[in-house]
Amino acid sequence: MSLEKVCIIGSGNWGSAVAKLIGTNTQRHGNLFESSVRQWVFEEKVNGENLTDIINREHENIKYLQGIKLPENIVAVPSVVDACKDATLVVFVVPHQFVRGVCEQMKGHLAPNARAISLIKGLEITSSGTRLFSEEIERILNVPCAALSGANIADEVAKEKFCESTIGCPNVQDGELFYRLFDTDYFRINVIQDHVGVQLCGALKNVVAGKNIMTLYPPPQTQPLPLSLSLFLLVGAGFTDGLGYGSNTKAAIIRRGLMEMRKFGQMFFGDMVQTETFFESCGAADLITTCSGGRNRKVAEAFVTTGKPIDVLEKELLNGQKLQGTLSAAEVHEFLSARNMTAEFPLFNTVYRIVFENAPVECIVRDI
Ligand SMILES: NC(=O)C1=CN([C@@H]2O[C@H](COP(=O)(O)OP(=O)(O)OC[C@H]3O[C@@H](n4cnc5c(N)ncnc54)[C@H](O)[C@@H]3O)[C@@H](O)[C@H]2O)C=CC1
Ligand SMILES: O=C(CO)COP(=O)(O)O
Repeated sequence: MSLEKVCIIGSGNWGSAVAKLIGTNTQRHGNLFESSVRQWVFEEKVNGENLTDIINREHENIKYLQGIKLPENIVAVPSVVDACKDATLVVFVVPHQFVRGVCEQMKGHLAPNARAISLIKGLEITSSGTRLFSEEIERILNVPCAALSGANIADEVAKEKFCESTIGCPNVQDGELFYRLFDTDYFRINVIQDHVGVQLCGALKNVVAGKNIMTLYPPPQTQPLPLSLSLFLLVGAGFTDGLGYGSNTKAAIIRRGLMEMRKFGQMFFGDMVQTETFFESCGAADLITTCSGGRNRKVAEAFVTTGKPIDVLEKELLNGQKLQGTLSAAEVHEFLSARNMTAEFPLFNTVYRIVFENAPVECIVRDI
């Protein structure tokens, strides 16, 4: 049996934490995987030097995951084509707004039997409906694509603090292989077959995209409007933190948010999503951790306490990391209002009004 050749597409905060897991496991399971793992790094200068050169010399991504050593079998590669050439297992972990452009460059370069897994938290909403990133990857690259999502704040995973995660993979054999690629004693994987539910959960707690994001990263004209739903809940939790409310209030936001997530799944995905999936790490657990410690929550809290715009705070607080949310509140609102459904999602709607219509932040508890 030939060994699987793994490549990682992405090298941000989560991409780097995941590189540590994968680098360790490809060495641990030498009967399954080639040890050397290529990681595509979006090249940039850090202290006047190429980030890829720093990673390959220091074995540390000093910009996106400072202080964590990466296994030496992780090789940073600045060209996405070189990184993915002949790969048989491809791990996608880029901010959602870059997926399409990156996939287009990878076309024709993977091994014929390649399989992919998406760690991206986001969702596209097109004029004709919703699309998962696994579907987008399958559509462009013609490879089957599973999904991994969970209560996984990258810095904590990188420091080896115990957590769980969920892999959704319809093919049982591939699910077993991905389990071997990610599972460790501090990062415990549960594999289920509902890859739709796994991605929907990750997307719905982390809202992104739409017109503003499209202005920053315009897609080719023929491509659908990317519009992922997720950050609302985190923004809501960040607002209540900014107001100085307590744990009870946040729990109420989380509960209401979970209800709206389930409702969205039922309305737009129907039987494709299993209710049990919301009780996996990718569901309620991810909602809880991100509403406690995520970047979106942090920026939303600062939005209340400083009064500064979200995009300014993203630059000031995140050092190049991307919020998978904020700006799309308007487009999510647009999507729901086009269907006369905003009243059915009161939490989503209230967050929109606070961010874009200057409604008082207190509405987050008064109007839901
Ligand atoms: N950070 C976290 O704790 C977690 C993140 N995720 C998800 O993982 C995905 C990736 O996020 P992170 O690794 O955290 O990224 P990040 O937000 O930390 O970093 C941004 C990344 O985008 C790259 N980039 C900047 N401009 C680019 C361009 N024009 N084209 C391509 N890449 C560009 C940067 O080089 C950097 O690698 C997201 O969907 C996120 O929701 C999932 C679980 C945990
Ligand atoms: O998805 C995450 C944890 O599971 C990270 O969320 P943030 O992007 O808000 O940091």
